[in-house]
Amino acid sequence: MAEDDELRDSALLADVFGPALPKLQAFYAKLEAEGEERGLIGPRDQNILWERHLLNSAAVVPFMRQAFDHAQFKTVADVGSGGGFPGLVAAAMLPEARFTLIEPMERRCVWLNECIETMELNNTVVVRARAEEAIGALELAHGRKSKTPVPAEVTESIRHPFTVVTCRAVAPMTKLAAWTMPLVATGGELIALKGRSAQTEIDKASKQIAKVDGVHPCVVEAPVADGLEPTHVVIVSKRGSKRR
Ligand SMILES: C[S@@+](CC[C@H](N)C(=O)[O-])C[C@H]1O[C@@H](n2cnc3c(N)ncnc32)[C@H](O)[C@@H]1O
Repeated sequence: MAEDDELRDSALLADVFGPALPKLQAFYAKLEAEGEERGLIGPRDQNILWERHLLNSAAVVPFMRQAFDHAQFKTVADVGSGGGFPGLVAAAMLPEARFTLIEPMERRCVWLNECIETMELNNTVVVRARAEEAIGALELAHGRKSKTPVPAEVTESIRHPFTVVTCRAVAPMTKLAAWTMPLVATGGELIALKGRSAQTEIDKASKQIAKVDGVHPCVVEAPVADGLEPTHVVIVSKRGSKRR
């Protein structure tokens, strides 16, 4: 049980999540009850769920708000959403935006759909797909050939690129660049949660980032909450977007 989670009754939660807190408390309760058994969180995560998963995910939200400032559409894709991080957390905090959670594993998609219902989110859909298939769907939508075969459900669900693509713990930047940047609209951004190795990762991936029209890659320290260790976010703009 997560009765040891020292943030459970903390005022920090209301500070960070604001009006989204009840939805996130419902998500937390489901994660606490079922997350480990369903293979979505590790046994050692159980008493640090708020910090490691929910607050950590919330760190992308201010960067998403900034990206929406100069965008026509407030759309976000979370690639490799898994248990819903950061996608479900950000979706609860940004009800004005539309979220697409892209996740290939069937049982994780079932979980994500259950969470959407539990959290009463009406701005979020789940698409069962690999990033490569989602990219293929966009290529088809633009009248180009897709290198990857694309299931019909994916073609129907993904027709437009996204203002923001986000992800956490999916792949190193050398691979992630090709899995995410083609999904980002011109004028949009990849906003990826990364660990301390973020700068090394973008340095290593400079060629891969440039190849998919990524420009101005940078690492930004992202506050989590007062008194908690900040995290890191990699931001890559899509060629044609405003210079940061
Ligand atoms: C380590 S989990 C991270 C899940 C979640 N983002 C988090 O931070 O807790 C990686 C996730 O990426 C998904 N994944 C793996 N390959 C993928 C691909 N090619 N396209 C999209 N998602 C992928 C996996 O199914 C898994 O759910």
